[in-house]
Amino acid sequence: MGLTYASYPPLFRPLETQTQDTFEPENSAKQIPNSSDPLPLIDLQCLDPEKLREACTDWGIFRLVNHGIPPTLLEKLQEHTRTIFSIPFESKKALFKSPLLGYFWGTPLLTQSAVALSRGTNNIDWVEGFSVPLSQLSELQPQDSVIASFRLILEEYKEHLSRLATTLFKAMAKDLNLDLSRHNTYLSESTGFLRLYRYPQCSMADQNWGMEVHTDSSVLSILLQDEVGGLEAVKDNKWFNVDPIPNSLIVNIGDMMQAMSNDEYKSATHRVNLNKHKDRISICYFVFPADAHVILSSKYKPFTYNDFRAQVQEDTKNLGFKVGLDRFKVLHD
Ligand SMILES: O=C(O)CCC(=O)C(=O)O
Ligand SMILES: [Fe+2]
Repeated sequence: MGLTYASYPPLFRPLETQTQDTFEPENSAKQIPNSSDPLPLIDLQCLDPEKLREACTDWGIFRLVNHGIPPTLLEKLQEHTRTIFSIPFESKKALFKSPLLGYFWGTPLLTQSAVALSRGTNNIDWVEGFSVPLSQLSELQPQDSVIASFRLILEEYKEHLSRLATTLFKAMAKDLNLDLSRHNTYLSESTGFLRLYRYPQCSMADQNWGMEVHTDSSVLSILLQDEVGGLEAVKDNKWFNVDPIPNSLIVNIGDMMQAMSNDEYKSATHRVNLNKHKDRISICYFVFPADAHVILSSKYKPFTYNDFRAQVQEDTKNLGFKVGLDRFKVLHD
């Protein structure tokens, strides 16, 4: 086998008895969408409020172009991310022990816990990743030169992400008549964090998910994906592929934004499919309301993001999945 799998978490390495060509499940439970990508396109340089509104209300997910991030920075970021993931598994675990750069594999919500893994290999998310809280980047004093240069790239990327999230949020808040003087509490840049993912190639791609169906808990999520593809989203109860297009970003409306908009905007339902022959890299930014910000909505009881997160953690522990906004819904009779 020409490829070395030493950098994969052991669970994701191919079984000795199984070669990539012989395993073909007869009945694939998965319905893979094959539609071409119909995603709305939002041009940040000439932001059209009507188009943005339609993208947020009808889709909850859109493609962002003319975002002002230099293509060279996006390339460097992806290249470094690939380099970091290619470090042998044991060294990678050792290198990223710091709580600032939490390394995980399997279901991200449950991190490395045995609970996630004991569900069996068919049920875990086929992904490894790092979480990077962006407000603490400067505290990271890496001894390792790979991480030192990575930090510099992240510092630069972070500035762009703050700009994009703020610009988009202000346009959305205007559309929704939210009090713009409070926009820093609706969306607090200091809460922003990155998840860097690698979805290892998977010979049983038909039976596993890179990430199972979910909505993001954020206000907004901004995704950079490589050329492999695999992200899928729902519109009108139908799945479609979110095709990789160089130099574009994908923006998701998250649960917090849906609540703030009284359900006018949709938190996008999405998932990640796997590739049999290629690893996939994605770099996802999530941003939340300020800790003390109480979300007041006609559809939900007042709650803070901390209340929401605690409920998600409890449900995930007890039920094995996130219930999400339904937990906070005002029930009308
Ligand atoms: O990897 C991706 O493209 C999406 C990841 C994702 O949906 C998430 O982290 O919430
Ligand atoms: Fe997501």
